Amino acid sequence: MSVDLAHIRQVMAEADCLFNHAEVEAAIGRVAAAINAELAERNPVVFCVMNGGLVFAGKLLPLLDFPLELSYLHATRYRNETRGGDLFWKAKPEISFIDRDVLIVDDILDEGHTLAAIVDFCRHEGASAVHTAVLVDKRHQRKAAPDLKADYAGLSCEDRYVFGYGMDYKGYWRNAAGIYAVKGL
Ligand SMILES: O=P(O)(O)OC[C@H]1O[C@H](OP(=O)(O)OP(=O)(O)O)[C@H](O)[C@@H]1O
Ligand SMILES: Nc1nc2[nH]cnc2c(=O)[nH]1
Repeated sequence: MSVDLAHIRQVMAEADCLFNHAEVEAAIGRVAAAINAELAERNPVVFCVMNGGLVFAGKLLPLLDFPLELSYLHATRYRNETRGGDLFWKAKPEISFIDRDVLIVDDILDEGHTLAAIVDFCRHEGASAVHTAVLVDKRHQRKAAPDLKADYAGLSCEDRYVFGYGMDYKGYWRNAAGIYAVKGL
């Protein structure tokens, strides 16, 4: 499917900036401070959830000041669309995390099906504890479970389709240096 770049540019031109660069960086700093305070002695395996978690993980990790191992996993249910479907595993973790603390790092907790499935998977595969960090938690009543929360959430955003800082609009604008909401979505 060919992409209409003029449309992609127009989406950015018309988007509402929910959090600017400085606000997102400050939020990442707060998340890092909380993780440093709580996980410094846990020797965790940190899993970046690709693709969306890439920018958050890349900004967060240098702010963590304790020993950890880094790996990635890739589970997706949006696949460049703005509505989620079934969870599809593109890459399961390769590094062993049996009897280890795991820290899952992702961009957004929306309905939470993705994070819940990843947490279940890590527990089932033998992690001793699973911690979760997201850059953004979206406010609405459609969570996969009513009490579904990340242990660490940088920002809370309104119920709109957002992009930037790793989050895409139709595969684009993961590079945007702020968090934006698509006009009309
Ligand atoms: O809380 P949920 O409603 O489950 O949605 C959150 C997930 O959706 C996005 O991933 P996506 O499937 O778009 O893949 P991507 O990371 O490659 O963009 C995002 O990165 C989260 O992993
Ligand atoms: N880019 C992006 N991905 C998502 N995955 C779940 N919700 C969202 C969202 O609002 N934006």
